Amino acid sequence: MTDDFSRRGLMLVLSSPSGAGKTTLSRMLLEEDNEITMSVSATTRPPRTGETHGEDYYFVDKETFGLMVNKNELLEHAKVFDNYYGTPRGPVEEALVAGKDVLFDIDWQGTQQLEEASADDLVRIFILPPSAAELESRLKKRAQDSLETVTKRMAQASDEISHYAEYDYIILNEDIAVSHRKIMTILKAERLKRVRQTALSDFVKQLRASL
Ligand SMILES: Nc1ncnc2c1ncn2[C@@H]1O[C@H](COP(=O)(O)OP(=O)(O)OP(=O)(O)O)[C@@H](O)[C@H]1O
Ligand SMILES: Nc1nc2c(ncn2[C@@H]2O[C@H](COP(=O)(O)O)[C@@H](O)[C@H]2O)c(=O)[nH]1
Repeated sequence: MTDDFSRRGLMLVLSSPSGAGKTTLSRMLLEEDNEITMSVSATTRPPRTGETHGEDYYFVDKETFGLMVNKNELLEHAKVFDNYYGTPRGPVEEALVAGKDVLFDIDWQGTQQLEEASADDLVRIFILPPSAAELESRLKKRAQDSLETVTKRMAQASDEISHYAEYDYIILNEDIAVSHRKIMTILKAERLKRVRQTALSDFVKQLRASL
């Protein structure tokens, strides 16, 4: 027998204003932990330099995105900064049933939709930047978006942050290594929650019967 009961996978959501560090923290988490898999979203946004179709996103046109919505292929979807983004349903459902956790880099609108559909499986983390100046500096240093896009994303940051209280955990992302350790701690503790241990009640029944 192993130390752990078999369990259903959980859905770990990271949200933040653009540039606070979700993508960076997601990559660190995926590198360290092989029980969690990334949900690859579909988007109508054009790829950034270095982004790969099927790895970073499924880059699709508006018509294809609309078809995915109509066929109910998306678990959640939203318009963010003038583009459409959504989570393909199939891979998430397969992973959860197989006891694998799924990591989501999605905004507050998508998180609300996941909460409505699957609250018991959901663990929500909101990432805060240390300051407005640092957030702007990170967006500019990433050097992937035009100044106009950076300005637009900064203008939306306050709105995104206004949803922080809808999340279970808040991480102030000052030192990236410290933030990463905190997320690992949350993930490990959440995996141990009683409600996720699918084999627990049978085990306890047998244990009690043998006493
Ligand atoms: N704690 C940190 N200290 C310094 N730089 C950081 C920190 N966290 C992230 N960064 C840097 O900030 C930039 C933006 O980070 P990242 O792309 O991870 O943000 P994001 O929240 O995923 O943004 P978006 O929502 O636009 O995808 C990157 O260049 C990243 O290396
Ligand atoms: N509701 C959803 N939001 C998503 C999804 N995939 C990404 N996002 C969010 O969009 C913004 C912008 O992302 P970027 O890659 O263009 O910088 C960011 O807040 C992401 O979290 C999704 O499937 N659903």
